Amino acid sequence: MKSINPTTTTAWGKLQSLSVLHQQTQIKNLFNEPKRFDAFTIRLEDVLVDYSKNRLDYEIKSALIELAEETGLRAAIEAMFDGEKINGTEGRAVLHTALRNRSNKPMNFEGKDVMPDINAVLRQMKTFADKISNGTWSGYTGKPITSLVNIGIGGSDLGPVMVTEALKPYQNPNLEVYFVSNVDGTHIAETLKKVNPETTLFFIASKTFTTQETMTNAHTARDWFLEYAQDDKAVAKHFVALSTNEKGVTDFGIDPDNMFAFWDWVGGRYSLWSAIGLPIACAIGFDNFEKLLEGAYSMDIHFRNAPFENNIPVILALVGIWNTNFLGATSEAILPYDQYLHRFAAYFQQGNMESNGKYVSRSGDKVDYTTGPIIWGEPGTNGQHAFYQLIHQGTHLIPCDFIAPAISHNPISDHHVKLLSNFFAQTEALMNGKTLEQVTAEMNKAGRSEAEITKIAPHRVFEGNRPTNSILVKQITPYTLGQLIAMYEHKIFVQGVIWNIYSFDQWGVELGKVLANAILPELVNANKVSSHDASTNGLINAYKEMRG
Ligand SMILES: O=P(O)(O)OC[C@H]1O[C@@H](O)[C@@H](O)[C@@H](O)[C@@H]1O
Repeated sequence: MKSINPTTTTAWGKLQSLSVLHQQTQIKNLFNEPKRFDAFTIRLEDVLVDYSKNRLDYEIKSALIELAEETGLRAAIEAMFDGEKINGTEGRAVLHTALRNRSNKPMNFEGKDVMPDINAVLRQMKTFADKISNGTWSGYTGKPITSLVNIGIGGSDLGPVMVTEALKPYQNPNLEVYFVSNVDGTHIAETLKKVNPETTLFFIASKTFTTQETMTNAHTARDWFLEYAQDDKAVAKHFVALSTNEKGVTDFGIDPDNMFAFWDWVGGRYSLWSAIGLPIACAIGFDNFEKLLEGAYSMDIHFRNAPFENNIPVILALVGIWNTNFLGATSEAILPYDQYLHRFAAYFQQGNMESNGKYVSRSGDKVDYTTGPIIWGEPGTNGQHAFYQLIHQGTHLIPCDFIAPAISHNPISDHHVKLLSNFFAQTEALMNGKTLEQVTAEMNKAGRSEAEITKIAPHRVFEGNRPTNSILVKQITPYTLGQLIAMYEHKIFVQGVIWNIYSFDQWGVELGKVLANAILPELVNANKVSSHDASTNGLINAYKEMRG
């Protein structure tokens, strides 16, 4: 992929001038144009994306599209789908779209079609998931599996957790699913308390099969299991591996027959579509896992073919760039009005921040513009009673994505209309705000004194003009969830292309790992350390003193 500094494009200059020109623009006034809602929404099947409540108009939108063109987005999209090694610092292709290529048309990597290998693993996953679903995979004492424990971290954890939580209504009622990620012994200890070795299946999920946290937890799980089973051969019935590293898997003692492979062109944070999705397929059934893939595929087709002005991931990316680089936002909130999506923001925290949290451009220079924002969020309405205060009246501009399903999986009395009334009200309030005149009139009507009004009214004013996107989905199903995930994945990709950074490496997580490995041997004895800076030495020595 070419290295193009986005700030050198004509469009960037144009956008800068537009941002100055529009400093006073009020989103609510943009709605004087009656067609705005239709013009600034995009529908794909049962997904509707409304980006009309943003501080942008037609001119800004077309300048943003010019920016995408000038920074080579078209060629970059094709390069990704064509299996080019767009992950430049690791020399890897980025082909997670092949994992959900339901057309089965060839997709090539280094001149070879990857589909036969993908299909073979999918068949292996189906056979296995079916046995778990129908109870014919039995443990070492002949009982069916009832507990699934995924041991993995980062991309080998967050996707499977998020999706199994999001699709709980589809979960096999005979199965409990647990996720262990933290190297903190508490995580595995508390999980092992809940499961029975005779009926538990462990998925050791690690692309590299070398990750410290995962390997430590995996060994602890195996030791625990063998204490009961007392037979190494029993491991084959209770441990499977999801990995690209066959040697690592065999060395650990897992039979290669129980290994589900994937490839280094699948990035960890884009891997839930691969063998890493096996716990999902077991929990919700393989048919539903396939629907998840189909949903993602539909978004892939849309992303590859729709014109930029009507392309959901492209538009969301461009709106994000407008907010970040021209309006000064430094974070974005993802706010799902669906309790089942309670890990969605956490999932895209990794997706986004590990992909686009970079200050070095594709040509190796330090960028002089803002790149990936801080991503955070919690489900509505919980967030409303926690941090929305700052979104409404704080000093930061925080663009928000509001996500909601029209139909709930739990249509109990009036819960869902209440939930959705909040979903609609929040974006309206963030846009319209409330003026001093309105507040004063309200307080007058309520019979408050002049003195009170003077004192309190300013605190009750909302500036408004806070940008939001609303993403309304008919229902959260495996298919629509697949669409939503792929939508954000491609948004991240587009932003990385425009910001001229490498979105598919993650060197930033390495340094801490290396230093932890250096410190580990220093912690196992009582000797005072002096090899670090004064703070680190002081902390380590204080720890040793406390530990006694
Ligand atoms: O799947 P493994 O190899 O265990 O990696 C797990 C995670 O490790 C972290 O350091 C990051 O690099 C993540 O992208 C990755 O998902």
